[in-house]
Amino acid sequence: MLQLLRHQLVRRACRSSSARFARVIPRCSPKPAARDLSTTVPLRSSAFAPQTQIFHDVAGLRQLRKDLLLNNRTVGLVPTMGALHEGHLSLVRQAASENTDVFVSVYVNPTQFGLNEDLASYPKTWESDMRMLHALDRELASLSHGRVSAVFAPNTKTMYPTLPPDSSIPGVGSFIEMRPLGQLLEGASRPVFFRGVATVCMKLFNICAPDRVYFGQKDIQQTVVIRRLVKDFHLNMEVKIGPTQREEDGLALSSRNVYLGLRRRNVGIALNQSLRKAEEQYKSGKRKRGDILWPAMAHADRIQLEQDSMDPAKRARFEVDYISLADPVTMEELEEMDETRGAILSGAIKMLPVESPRDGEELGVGGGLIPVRLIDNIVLDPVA
Ligand SMILES: Nc1ncnc2c1ncn2[C@@H]1O[C@H](COP(=O)(O)OP(=O)(O)OP(=O)(O)O)[C@@H](O)[C@H]1O
Ligand SMILES: CC(C)(CO)[C@@H](O)C(=O)[O-]
Ligand code: BAL
Repeated sequence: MLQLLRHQLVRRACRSSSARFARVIPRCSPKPAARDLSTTVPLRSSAFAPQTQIFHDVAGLRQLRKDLLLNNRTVGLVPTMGALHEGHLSLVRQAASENTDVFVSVYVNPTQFGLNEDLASYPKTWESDMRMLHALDRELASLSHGRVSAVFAPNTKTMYPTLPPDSSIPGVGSFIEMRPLGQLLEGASRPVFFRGVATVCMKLFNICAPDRVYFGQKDIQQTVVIRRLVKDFHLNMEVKIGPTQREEDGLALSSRNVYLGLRRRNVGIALNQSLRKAEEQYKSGKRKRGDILWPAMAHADRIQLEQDSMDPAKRARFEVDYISLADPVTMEELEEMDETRGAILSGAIKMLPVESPRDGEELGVGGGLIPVRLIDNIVLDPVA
């Protein structure tokens, strides 16, 4: 019904505004326009011409969104915190294959960082982010896919018009929360995290009005929270999840990996190895929590002990926060799996600061002093 209304709105709008938008892939206007009155929609005279417009404020982006809607084009939104890598780009590619236009938001959202977390040191790589998006946009042009039409990079005054944004647990401000979903697992260790994520995503969705939103499976609980947000607040958009992009040995790509340095990076793979051991149990027919999780716990314990007993100049110590077998919709822990429903295996470890750095050792951004939280997961698909 909504789709029908939307269609009618677009068709009505197209009839009355074809001249204005005729230079923008004019799907509903066969005649070339006499004049281009649009100030926001880029020319598409050459498919290879740079397309991406950068917005720091809401009004310009909203105008572009309106213009696109009136031209019957679709928008896929990829929310990010910048420091882009192949994981982000894979989501943009997916969005471009399913929409005519892709919006990428770049905003390090303060309300999802606890007061003692790494907000201040979160990597900021604006120039290289833009270079990557421009290069990807050129690649998309040659594939005749959708293009990266907009990068939305607001400041905090724009995102939180009633300042200041509060990251304390009592939290003064306007927030969205999912309970208990947002308090489990990542939420137990980062108590304001999902409140901040749900709140900023609601703002981004309201500003961008996307047809589809794209999130990575790497942050699996976040995808569950977003699905819940869209369902419970009747948001008119589809949630799409892209697969986790990994290094060759299985380490999930993550913006925070730049802090690891070689020593911690090589040990950090223990999390993925542990989860894969649990997955093997599921594949071999095990359905009880203990049977599935014990080899994962045992593997993580073994690597931890190995590291603890090594020379401080060589080791990379870590703490296991959790290894979980949870329901795919509620994220509540399972004692036994219902194989028709599937489950989510997930885990988090904290890589501790590097001890006794050696001369010339590659320690990563921050000189090995910043603790790094690594998360990963494997979806156990339902058995048909
Ligand atoms: N390896 C990956 N594969 C697929 N998607 C990813 C990957 N890493 C991040 N994403 C997705 O990109 C989007 C933006 O994530 P974000 O900017 O926080 O990057 P990040 O690498 O997850 O950073 P962080 O170090 O904070 O975890 C999220 O939907 C996230 O799930
Ligand atoms: C979804 C998000 C951009 C919200 O700030 C962030 O949590 C992230 O990058 O995954
Ligand atoms: N990738 C999720 C954002 C965060 O960890 O803060």
